[in-house]
Parts: sequence; structure tokens; C-alpha cells
Amino acid sequence: MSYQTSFDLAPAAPPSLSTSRDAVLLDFDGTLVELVDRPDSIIVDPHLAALLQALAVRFAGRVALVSGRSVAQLEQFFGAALGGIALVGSHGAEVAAGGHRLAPARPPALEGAEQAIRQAFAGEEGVVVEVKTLGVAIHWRLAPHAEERALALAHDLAAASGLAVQPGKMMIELRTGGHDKGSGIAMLMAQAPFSGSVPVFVGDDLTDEPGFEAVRALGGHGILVGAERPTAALYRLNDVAAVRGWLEQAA
Ligand SMILES: O=P(O)(O)OC[C@H]1O[C@H](O[C@H]2O[C@H](CO)[C@@H](O)[C@H](O)[C@H]2O)[C@H](O)[C@@H](O)[C@@H]1O
Repeated sequence: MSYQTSFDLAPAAPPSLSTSRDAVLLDFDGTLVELVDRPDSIIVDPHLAALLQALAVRFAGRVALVSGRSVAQLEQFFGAALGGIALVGSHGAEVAAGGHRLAPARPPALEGAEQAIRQAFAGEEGVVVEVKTLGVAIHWRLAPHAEERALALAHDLAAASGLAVQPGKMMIELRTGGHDKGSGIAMLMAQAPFSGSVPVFVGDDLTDEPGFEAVRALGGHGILVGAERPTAALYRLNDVAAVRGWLEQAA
């Protein structure tokens, strides 16, 4: 992929957001909230909820979460705090914005994949199976020794089922194919109130790279969260605290 070159490191701090020009697109895990041991242990603190609400007002509704989580998971974590925030979920497959909802059907192959994963890791402490609307993920953050087997199993199941493989941080997911965060962002940016604005996307993970490429193609830029690495993002922030501080300047 084009971003995987040693010339594309993203060292610079990002410029300030423009409330009249920009759309603010935000990844969730590792960008707005710290990574934790279990996927269901995330807590959306009141400061984050208030920050997003303030941004939604300041940017006249041009604020979105763009996540590998499903829309249902995001709604569960945030509750009422998502009012006025658009959602791109399931790595770009789902879009919930302006009262419209794109929600593809769950492929039956995911049931078989989940069963095979549960069987393979039955009784193994620390391996977490996350069942999502359009995917099923194996997490080994609490069981690092399981990484190799999890990767091999996911690739075998993908080859047998036609599901796509999505690598992540200490996890791998089997998911629906034919979409990514870039295609989800392109769909979102085609509709009001996002169309005509300049997309700025902040994210930390491999699933965010197609999003960084998409915003570049749309005249905007990406901001990588974390240590320097080859990326399609033009700028970088160190961690979740730096992201929140930078967003607060615009809220
Ligand atoms: O696109 P995102 O919003 O960043 O979601 C990417 C994946 O995030 C979650 O996994 C990651 O966060 C977990 C909780 O901190 C952590 O335990 C795990 O190791 C990380 O990979 C989520 O569970 C996945 O479904 C998302 O696809």
C-alpha cells in the first residue's frame, strides 16, 4: 500500500482545527479512550461526552466517530452523549448520520467462525472472543502466547468462509469485506452537513490507514496517534491525552 514507505513518517504536530472549514472525524479505541485489557471494559467518562457535545455544536454537526466497533457498541458505550454525532461503524460498513442508517445484514458465516474460535480456545484463560454486529474478534492482550494460533486460525477461517481478515492491536477480526474506514468516510463526506467541508481524521490503528488515505484524497489530512511509523497520516499526536487537549482547543 502506498503509505508503507519509509518516507511517510508523520512527525509534526497538527495545525489547529478550523470550526468553519473542517469536519472532525475521530477513531475511538486508542484515540479517544485508552486501550484496556478487555474490549468491554472501556468507560466513556463525562469529560469525553461533554467534549464531543461541545465539538458537535462548534462544528455545526460535522463531527463523527469512525470506528472498528459496531454502531450498536458505540451507542451502548456513549448512550445519550452521541446526540448530534454521526457514526461510521464496523470498519466503514455501517453509517448512522442525519437520521439515516446504513446497516448491512450479518453474514451467516460469522456464526460458524465464532463457534470454531470458541472451540479452539475453550477453557483458555485470557483469550477473549468479541462478537460484533458484522464481525468476530479474537483478543490476546491477556494471553500473549495465543497470538500465533489466533492469527493462523483467523486466516484459515477466512480462506474457508470468504470473510475478510482485519488485524488490530493484540487482536484479529473476521469481518465482512468490501469496505474499510476509507469507504465509510467517503460515504459520510458525500452527505450534509459534511459535504463541502475539509475532513480531518484522527486514529491510531492499522484499520485507520485507509481512512487517512481517504481524507487526503478529499483534500484533508490524517493525524496518527502514538509512536512514529510509516503512515498515510500527515501529522501525529503522542497519545489520548494529547488528542483530547488538541480537541479542547477547538471546543
Ligand atoms: O477503530 P477503533 O474504534 O479504534 O476500534 C478498533 C478495535 O478496538 C477494540 O480493540 C482494541 O481496544 C480494546 C479495548 O481497549 C483492547 O483490549 C484491544 O487490544 C484493542 O485491539 C475493539 O475491541 C475492536 O472491536 C475494534 O475493532
